[in-house]
Amino acid sequence: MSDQHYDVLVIGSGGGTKISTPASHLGLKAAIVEKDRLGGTCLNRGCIPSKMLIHAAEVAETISTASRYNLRPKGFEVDFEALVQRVSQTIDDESDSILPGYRKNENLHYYHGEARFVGDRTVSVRGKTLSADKVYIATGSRPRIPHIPGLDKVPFLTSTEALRLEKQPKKMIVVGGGYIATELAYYFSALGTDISMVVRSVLLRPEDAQVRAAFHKAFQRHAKVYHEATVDWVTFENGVYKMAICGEGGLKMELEGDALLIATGVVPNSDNLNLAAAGVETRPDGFIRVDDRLRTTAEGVWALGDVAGNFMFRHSVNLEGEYLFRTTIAEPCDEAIDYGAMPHAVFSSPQVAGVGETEDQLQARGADYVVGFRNYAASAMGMALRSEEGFVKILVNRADRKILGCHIIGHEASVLVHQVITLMQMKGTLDDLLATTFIHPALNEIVRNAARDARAKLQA
Ligand SMILES: Cc1cc2nc3c(=O)[nH]c(=O)nc-3n(C[C@H](O)[C@H](O)[C@H](O)COP(=O)(O)OP(=O)(O)OC[C@H]3O[C@@H](n4cnc5c(N)ncnc54)[C@H](O)[C@@H]3O)c2cc1C
Ligand SMILES: NC(=O)c1ccc[n+]([C@@H]2O[C@H](COP(=O)([O-])OP(=O)(O)OC[C@H]3O[C@@H](n4cnc5c(N)ncnc54)[C@H](O)[C@@H]3O)[C@@H](O)[C@H]2O)c1
Repeated sequence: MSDQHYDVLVIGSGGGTKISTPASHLGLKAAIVEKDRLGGTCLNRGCIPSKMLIHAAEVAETISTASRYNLRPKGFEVDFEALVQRVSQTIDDESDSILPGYRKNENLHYYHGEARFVGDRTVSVRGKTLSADKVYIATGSRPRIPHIPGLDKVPFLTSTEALRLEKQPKKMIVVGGGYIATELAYYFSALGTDISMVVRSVLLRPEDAQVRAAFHKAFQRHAKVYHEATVDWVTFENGVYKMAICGEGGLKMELEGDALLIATGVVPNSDNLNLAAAGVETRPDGFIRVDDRLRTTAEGVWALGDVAGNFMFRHSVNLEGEYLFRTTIAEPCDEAIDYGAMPHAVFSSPQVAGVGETEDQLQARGADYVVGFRNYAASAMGMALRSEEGFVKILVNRADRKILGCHIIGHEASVLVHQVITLMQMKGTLDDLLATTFIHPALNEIVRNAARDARAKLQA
């Protein structure tokens, strides 16, 4: 017997709220359980604080590079503590503003505490037993801590602590070469921290090879990067971290710093749920096993977002939440999820953004395609920006001229890629892109110019 029965129960207040709130607005009795601050990772320790801090880095980089535009600013001082306090306060205020909204909604009950399954579609939260007709698990993920000798004895940072660090480190060692490592290394470096990065393979490994190579070259201005490197051990004494690494070609080196950031991926928050009690199975890597309708192995239980591991973005969990709300609550139907053209962006410097397949993937599957390519510098706005590394690359299927992928590195790449996302979502062709009038001399002209290059190659 449960203490309270609901129509809908959601565990996790990140993307899970895409289900609980609209369900309550339909008049259903809904419950949301959250063990931490309301708003999940994106608001409290992810996308939002990181991008607020990175914007300060962008402003600093603009000032530092002003001489390229014949300007001579008289330098700047960083009030690091005030910056981090402002961002943290804004985030905390946003999170605190969620509960009063819930309190006004009589169909939505909020439970603060950790949910653990005690039976089919039944959880226990701080001694209360809650059951529901439909249960949605959206418990996210947390930083993965690699096995490095000595790491368990030193006070390292993950992204969670790094985003709240109020004293700027002088010299930081960053382990990892993915999204968090490249975004946060840029943030600290642009504000004056000296960065050493220990990267197991190469920076941004899943990107298109050409983008990856350009990023690697450009990123040298922010960090000393040791790629193909492994960590042998780490120590911390008198405020100094010492890390022994084995770099490319087996070269042994010792790094030093006053801060250590570990950014080596995430693990799913599936181990704190007692999933076995509900018949919910996980994959060998710990992510909850779901099918193409995000159904778990237990009847009436779905999983979405990071804990399901299909994609690990706020925009992807939003899509999943909206899909589940529609297909399981608002307009029940048997329809597989369509992720469409799932894009991504790395908010580092230079920015990187992409959608669809990379050229490496096309080559691996033997696709017949052409590459449309244009450097930023060869377009009007790129000239104004004096872009050295920026380019747009469009991959087009030769037979039907459909866009297979688009990969961009450079100023506002995350914005530029959107017109190609829309086109791919609408299953448009290169000709649709070429038939579009672009505002001159907006940065987007580079996308059009890459498309023209693809057309020329198709004609050749
Ligand atoms: C530093 C950083 C920067 C990022 N930047 C971006 C970005 O720019 N763009 C982007 O798209 N993505 C970004 N991400 C990724 C994005 O934040 C996540 O993919 C997204 O937030 C996942 O949402 P979710 O709903 O699956 O999980 P979460 O938002 O993590 O929500 C899960 C919630 O469940 C709670 N919970 C866990 N277990 C239980 C339990 N047993 N009982 C009750 N509650 C529980 C947790 O406390 C948490 O609040 C970033 C991530 C990080 C760490
Ligand atoms: N802009 C964005 O959308 C954004 C920004 C930040 C984070 N995120 C999300 O957050 C998640 C976590 O980010 P992340 O950067 O930690 O993960 P990631 O998967 O992007 O990168 C992990 C990095 O750690 C390295 N690594 C893994 N194990 C290692 C080990 N044992 N030793 C050394 N290096 C090791 C990998 O080679 C890789 O470079 C990502 O899945 C991403 O989707 C997204």
